[in-house]
Amino acid sequence: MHSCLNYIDGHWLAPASGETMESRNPAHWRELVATFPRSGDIDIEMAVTAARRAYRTWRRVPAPERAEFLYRFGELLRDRKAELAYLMSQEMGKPLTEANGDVQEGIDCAFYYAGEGRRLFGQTTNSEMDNKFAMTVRMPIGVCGLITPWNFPVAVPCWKAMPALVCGNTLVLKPSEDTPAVTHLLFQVFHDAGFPPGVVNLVHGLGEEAGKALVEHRDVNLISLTGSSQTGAEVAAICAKQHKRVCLELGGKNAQVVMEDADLELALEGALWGAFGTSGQRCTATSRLLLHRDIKDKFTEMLVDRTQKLRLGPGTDPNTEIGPIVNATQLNTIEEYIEVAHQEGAKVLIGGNRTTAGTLTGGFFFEPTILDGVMPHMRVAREEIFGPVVALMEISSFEEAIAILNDTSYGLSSSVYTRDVNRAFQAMRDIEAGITYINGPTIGAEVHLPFGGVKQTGNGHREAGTAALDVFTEWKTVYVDFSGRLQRAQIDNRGPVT
Ligand SMILES: NC(=O)C1=CN([C@@H]2O[C@H](COP(=O)(O)OP(=O)(O)OC[C@H]3O[C@@H](n4cnc5c(N)ncnc54)[C@H](OP(=O)(O)O)[C@@H]3O)[C@@H](O)[C@H]2O)C=CC1
Ligand SMILES: O=C(O)CCC(=O)C(=O)O
Repeated sequence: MHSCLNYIDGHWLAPASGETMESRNPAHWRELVATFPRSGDIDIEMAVTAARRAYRTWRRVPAPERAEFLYRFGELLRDRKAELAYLMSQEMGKPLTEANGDVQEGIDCAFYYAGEGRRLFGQTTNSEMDNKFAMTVRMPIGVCGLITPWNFPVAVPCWKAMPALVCGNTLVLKPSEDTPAVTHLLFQVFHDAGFPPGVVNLVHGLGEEAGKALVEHRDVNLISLTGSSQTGAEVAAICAKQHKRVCLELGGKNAQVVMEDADLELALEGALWGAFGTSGQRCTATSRLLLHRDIKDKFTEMLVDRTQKLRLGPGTDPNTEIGPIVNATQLNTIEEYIEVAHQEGAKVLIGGNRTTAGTLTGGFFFEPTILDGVMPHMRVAREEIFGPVVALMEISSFEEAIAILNDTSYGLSSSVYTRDVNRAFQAMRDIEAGITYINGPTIGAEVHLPFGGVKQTGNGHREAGTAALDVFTEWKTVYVDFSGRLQRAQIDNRGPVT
């Protein structure tokens, strides 16, 4: 059992309230994994004050030197990969292979953004005037509040923290209440990497308490949140009142299209892991499968057959393919959506129930579920379920597939399986989503490319890749006049050199 603490100004601290909460194993609910602080305004105040103080010096540390901390962090994370992955499986349920992948994303992210320490390119351009240089430089934003979910408890904090730090910001992280132990261990790695006190701070607690206090704090310059649409809307409203920069990543209703000319075996593997990997608890999960009528029956049969062979179990069991659902609330939500599907007239081809069979007793397990006869207007075709549930929809043409795929308020990930190169490029052009895969599943983002979506998936920002640098920096335009006189065009604002 782990006793988690806040990490503020380089010290491990209990919360001001003295209250703690519990984190339990979703595969064996009786098993206590950790206790963690129930923090509030006072803890957030301390963390933000420490981050503000540290910012004064951290912003002046040369970026290549800041990068050295990230390299060290990446190396230490690699050393502790197995330990972190096991704890992740235990605390939020994802199978070990996936948990290892989650930690690996954090490592990749650390090395990738460490490299940025020697780039962080600005621009130089010509001035309108003689004897004058013009350039742009990236400046840090200040104190960043990072609010993260439970489904990628190492990768997502690293996606946010690594670019924030290399750009010269300091940070306060409020992790999900479902993954405090993993986050505590992640911050031990930050501590061991030797970041100066106050540069990285961790405050555990509830979203409505510690999370809200962080968002509302006047000395926090930026909020980056990954979570639900509802939380995103609440957070954005508070930030708007304070003119605070906010970067939101809020999920999706992602579709995979399988055309009649597709390699069906390949499309099957994509659909299976896109829909049921991480028990469907990914913002990029495949929740709609748009199947061409010529292959629908055959593909459905193949999918049902493969789905019923999936091995459910605790994430920590190396034989497990599908782990538990993260918590009871999430399990209830999934169950409610199955009820909605029944009411709307969809047909459950396989799954549709909680399961406690055999070793699954005492855990939050839900059977991988395939819904057929789903129509575009149904709630199960429109709302994010965040569980192992996929809706099958029939399409008659490529144009119809794109129209249905786009008929959603979200726009994160998308996928098309076809052998027709023209259709592939058409898909790339016409799909309204931040990410499009051709002949690959809707999951599997890489850290050096932008991640995020259009419409209600976010608010126009991207994580990962060089795009994240635009979130965590402001542009400063610098003019250097070495003419030694006031040039006329400067005051006339008329441009050409006189
Ligand atoms: N885009 C994605 O990857 C994710 C999407 N989701 C979607 O959200 C649904 C619910 O999951 P859930 O974990 O409850 O998601 P939330 O949006 O509630 O949680 C995400 C993070 O925000 C925090 N939070 C919650 N409310 C506030 C608030 N008012 N102010 C500041 N921070 C807040 C949470 O804290 P706390 O830990 O206390 O809840 C958590 O750290 C899922 O079913 C799924 O649809 C969820 C996770 C990831
Ligand atoms: O699978 C992916 O592409 C990344 C998913 C992810 O980061 C998420 O669901 O939050």
